[in-house]
Amino acid sequence: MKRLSMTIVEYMGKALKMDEKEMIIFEDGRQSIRINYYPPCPQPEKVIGLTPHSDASGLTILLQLNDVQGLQVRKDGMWVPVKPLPNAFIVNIGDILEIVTNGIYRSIEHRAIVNSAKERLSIATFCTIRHNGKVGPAPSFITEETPAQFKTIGFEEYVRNVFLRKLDGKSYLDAMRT
Ligand SMILES: O=C(O)CCC(=O)C(=O)O
Ligand SMILES: [Fe+2]
Repeated sequence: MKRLSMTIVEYMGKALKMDEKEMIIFEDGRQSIRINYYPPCPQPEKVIGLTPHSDASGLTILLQLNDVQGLQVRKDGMWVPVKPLPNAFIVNIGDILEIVTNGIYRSIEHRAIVNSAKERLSIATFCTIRHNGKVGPAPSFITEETPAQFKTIGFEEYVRNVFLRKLDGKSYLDAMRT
């Protein structure tokens, strides 16, 4: 997973002509995992599986374990279902990538709903940066026309703040704005 996420991030950085030295923060990045279990609910419209949020990670690699749909992404203000494909990962952009690229790659807001008859399982791998790195816009993306949109803080402080907050849309990213 680490190698896969690093490869994807490298290509994304190259596409933006990001300075290679600035990519070092992603090498040996911290990883965490969340296993989500959504039991069936006879009245699914009355509950929510996972409230709307963007991931605090750099990249999230998500595996939907069984063929039950539940993940939705917010596109142009609408919730769009993401169909589970067998043996396929879903790769989501998280807040760290939005911050590092100074808003060029946008993190995706998403949520999970539950099914009336079937349980659902997913595994999310969150790939972040090295523990002593800084979360902030990379100098490659700061110019006179595009000043820094986000603050720069140490990764450990960034993570501490994540755990102090509720999952609430893209509110943490907004709190990081300058
Ligand atoms: O269950 C899903 O498909 C979404 C999981 C998710 O967004 C998360 O764990 O952050
Ligand atoms: Fe998520």
